[in-house]
Amino acid sequence: MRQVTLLGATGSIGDSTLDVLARHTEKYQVYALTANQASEKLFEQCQRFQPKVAVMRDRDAARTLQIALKEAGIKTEVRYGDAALTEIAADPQSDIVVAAIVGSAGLLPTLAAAKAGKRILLANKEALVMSGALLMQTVMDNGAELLPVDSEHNAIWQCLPVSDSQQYHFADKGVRRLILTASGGPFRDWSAADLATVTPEQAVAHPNWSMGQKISVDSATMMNKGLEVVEAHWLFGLPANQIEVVLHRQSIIHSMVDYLDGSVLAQMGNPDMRTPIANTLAWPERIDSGVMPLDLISVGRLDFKAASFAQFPCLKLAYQALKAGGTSTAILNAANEVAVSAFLENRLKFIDIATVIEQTLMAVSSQTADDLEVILEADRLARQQAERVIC
Ligand SMILES: NC(=O)C1=CN([C@@H]2O[C@H](COP(=O)(O)OP(=O)(O)OC[C@H]3O[C@@H](n4cnc5c(N)ncnc54)[C@H](OP(=O)(O)O)[C@@H]3O)[C@@H](O)[C@H]2O)C=CC1
Ligand SMILES: CC(=O)[C@@H](O)[C@H](O)COP(=O)(O)O
Ligand SMILES: [Mn+2]
Repeated sequence: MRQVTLLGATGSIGDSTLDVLARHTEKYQVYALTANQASEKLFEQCQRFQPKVAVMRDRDAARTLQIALKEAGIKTEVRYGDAALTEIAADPQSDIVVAAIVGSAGLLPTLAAAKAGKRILLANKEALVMSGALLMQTVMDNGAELLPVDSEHNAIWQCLPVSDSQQYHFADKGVRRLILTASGGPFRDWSAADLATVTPEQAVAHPNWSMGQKISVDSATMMNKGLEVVEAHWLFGLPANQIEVVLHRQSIIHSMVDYLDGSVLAQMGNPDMRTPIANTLAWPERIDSGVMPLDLISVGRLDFKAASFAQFPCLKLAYQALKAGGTSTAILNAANEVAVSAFLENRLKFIDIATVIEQTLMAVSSQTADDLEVILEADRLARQQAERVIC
């Protein structure tokens, strides 16, 4: 029985992961569940999955959860705080850690899981964007496995000649380029004039995927694809000029690998995160995910279109940051997180998200990024600067 710790259990990836785990109770046991402050939802999950430990980042939420569990006679031990999140990620009693906290808050727990040599199912792309070199080195030094849950990276991983789960360099494996598909988000057909009045509600309404708020806004600006270009660089060891993005509105092809001999391998499926979650959970085996078989006849057609930097300036900024190297991508990530929060709180216009990120990148200087303290300082300075730009 493999013991699973699910970081970010109350989110969209958390829900999908628990759905897959519930289908395979003979193989997997939930060891720990974590959340930020959604105590009610975590309580329901504890009731159903009876984990040994539940961790809430928020102290009051942890107290509420503890009382509810006691009243219900559930023996789950409750812990709280950032240190407890990092500790549970490294707990020797778990084998698999699902990294599904959103944003930079996922970095330290993911690094801790890597240090502890876990199988990490990585959804938290921001951890790699902030600290790609450090995280990959930590994974390799400690015999951890970093398996991509992000649908594009999981697709690429399935199309690469992977013979063990600790391969992260494909530059010399006959690969010409990686082709990441992008839906283009809810505004892919909107005019520049219409974008000026976009509301948070419109921005989080993704046409193909049901996801958390932050990643949904990232999809709408296509910063999500930009973060994914950086993520692909670190996961697969290819430079920016061998990682391309193509618009594919149906989200049926999740990404492709173009080989030197002209073969292009694609992974397809219904847009449902239970597929990559089941794939990484069971790798190298295959298990049922609950996802319906793909009905190509009803899909009917697959469209492709070039992704324009003019239409999606955030994508351009991400490529620039990757090429600049060092802490540039940590600065990009922090500025994006601040700008997206401000947009969701109606403090910033949708079209100004890219401007905030660009101005932050210009103002905060990039440093060599092989040290955690340097990365965290870049993150702090970038947040400060981005808030200044917004005010
Ligand atoms: N959703 C998807 O389909 C996909 C998501 N991803 C990536 O997976 C990650 C999670 O995304 P998603 O599930 O959509 O996000 P959600 O917003 O739905 O869920 C986020 C989870 O993280 C927890 N959380 C938030 N802030 C903190 C914090 N400061 N400390 C600890 N826990 C925190 C939340 O707890 P609480 O509920 O208490 O706030 C919740 O459990 C992101 O990095 C995203 O980019 C990648 C590919 C697809
Ligand atoms: C499901 C997933 O992996 C998301 O990252 C998804 O890719 C978002 O879709 P787009 O960013 O292509 O709109
Ligand atoms: Mn993705």
